[in-house]
Amino acid sequence: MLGLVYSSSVAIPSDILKAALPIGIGLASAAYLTMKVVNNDGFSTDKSIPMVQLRSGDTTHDAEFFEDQDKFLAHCEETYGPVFNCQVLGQKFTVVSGPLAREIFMTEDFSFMDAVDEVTGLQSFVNSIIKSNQDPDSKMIHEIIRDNISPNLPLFTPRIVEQLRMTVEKELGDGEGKLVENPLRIFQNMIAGAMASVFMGLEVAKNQKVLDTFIDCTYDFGQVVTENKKSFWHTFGNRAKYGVMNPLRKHVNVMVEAATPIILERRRQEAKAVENGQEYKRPLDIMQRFLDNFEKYGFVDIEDICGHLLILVLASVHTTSDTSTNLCYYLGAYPQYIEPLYKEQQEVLAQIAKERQLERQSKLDAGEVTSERDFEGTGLDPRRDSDFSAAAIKRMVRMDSFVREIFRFRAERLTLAHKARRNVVLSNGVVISKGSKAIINMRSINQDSGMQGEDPTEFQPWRFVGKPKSATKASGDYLAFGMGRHACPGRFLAIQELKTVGSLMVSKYSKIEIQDPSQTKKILLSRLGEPLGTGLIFTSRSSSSAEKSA
Ligand code: HEM
Repeated sequence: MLGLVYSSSVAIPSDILKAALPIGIGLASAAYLTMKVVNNDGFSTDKSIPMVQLRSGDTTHDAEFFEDQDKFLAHCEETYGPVFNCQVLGQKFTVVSGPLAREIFMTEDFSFMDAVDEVTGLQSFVNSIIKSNQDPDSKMIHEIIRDNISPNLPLFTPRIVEQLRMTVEKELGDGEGKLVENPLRIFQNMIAGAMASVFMGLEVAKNQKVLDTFIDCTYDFGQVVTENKKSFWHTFGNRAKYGVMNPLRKHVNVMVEAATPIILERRRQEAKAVENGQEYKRPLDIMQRFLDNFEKYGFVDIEDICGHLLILVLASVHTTSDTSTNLCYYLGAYPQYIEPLYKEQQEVLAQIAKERQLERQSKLDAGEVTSERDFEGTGLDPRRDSDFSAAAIKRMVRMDSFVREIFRFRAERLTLAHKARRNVVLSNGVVISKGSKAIINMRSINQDSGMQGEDPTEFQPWRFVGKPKSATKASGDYLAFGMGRHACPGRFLAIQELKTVGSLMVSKYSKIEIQDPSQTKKILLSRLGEPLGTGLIFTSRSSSSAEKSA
């Protein structure tokens, strides 16, 4: 969720920061992002933890770190071992590496949200848009996603696919060598539409004002949490000010305005159905689940419902649209993988069509139906044989591995700081003291050949094919979504969307190129939300086959 961005020792212009910024609530790189927040309690006080020596002339480790992050971290691990203190990203952290990292996620005494709140005052934002479930340790949002979104993914998939496909057709379309200078905006629209259809229903997903609010709220949030007011006063100011005048409120208002007539109409139809002794066909979206479980979730009113929906938006839209955009840049950087991914897709769809035909035939043979036409409008409708169904997307194992490899390859090297609520003794005997922040050394995990297999510094998209390592499987060797009790509950939806975006791209485009190839390396390692500075050029299959036949 929380997007991120980093701070460097070099000043970053505020407009770039604004564009670059984070977004959500879960994933907290915004914590580091709120650069220059001085935190005197960042290091664990355990005297056995070594402090990384400063380079001559430097006052923090930022300059050395940003010069070559992998080199810096590899050197630190070699010199100081898996746990060491350093001052990076504008803060003081105790860095935890390798297999020890999982202990940070598996111990309840570490809190990711506390680390984010410390530098952003995040909790006051959250509490000013929701009226219920304000306890920072409430698991309600997590449970809402777990109970309502993930189990219904197969049902949500057709509308997600439709929303994504519609935006691709409208915004990217067909053509040869079509330059898109800012693909992120298109992917944001695409993902906002898909999320809106899941969270608030198909009708709301057509409302551009709501889609804009889905996209813009993340920027408003990012802007506030990155105001460069150093220190304790920044957080204090945020808490005092935005607890009352939260710029996110206007987004809640847009959602309330869009939701109210729909809710009233739904209530009217439900009452009518009851009156006629019929069963009310409940719309399939999270807003309806909220209405149906109003008391269970302890909601107060429609504003409160929309506030909770906005939290889902903050957690989901930016992270997923950023990764979708990046996925296309990876296809541009590694064009040799487009055809194998397309081939896999064709094979999966052909196989599913074959199985469905067999199923139809057996029903015909058993006399359950009398003709092929009886399947129309049913789950076995032949016109749906080639759909990107949830089952089809699940079988696309190369696409799954491609997506997971992007998360591995691109991961920020230091990320997901957690604050210790008590003294915690790690299994190597080191104590992470109460109030200090442990940050995860992703390099030590993602570039470890024991965990990742051969050549871990290379991008190998089929790295996970045939292994029990799907892109949703949170574990000690794959921390893109955290792990343990707080592991991202939205990852099933996010991966489903990412795989769908990838599938749509390779089925529609035979070639995707990075406008300025000299930027490729920088883009592949870009942080969430960082402006990419160069566009993408799309060549559709229809135009390249027209070219061949001409
Ligand atoms: C590419 C997309 C995404 C990424 C990379 C991502 C990443 C993360 C990470 C790293 C965490 C912190 C886990 C921890 O504390 O151990 C998290 C938490 C969370 N994410 Fe996501 N996320 C994504 C998409 C989503 C989506 C689509 C939703 C909602 C539908 C969502 C909802 C949440 C929530 C509610 C939490 C807090 C969980 C808790 O504290 O119990 N995320 N996410």
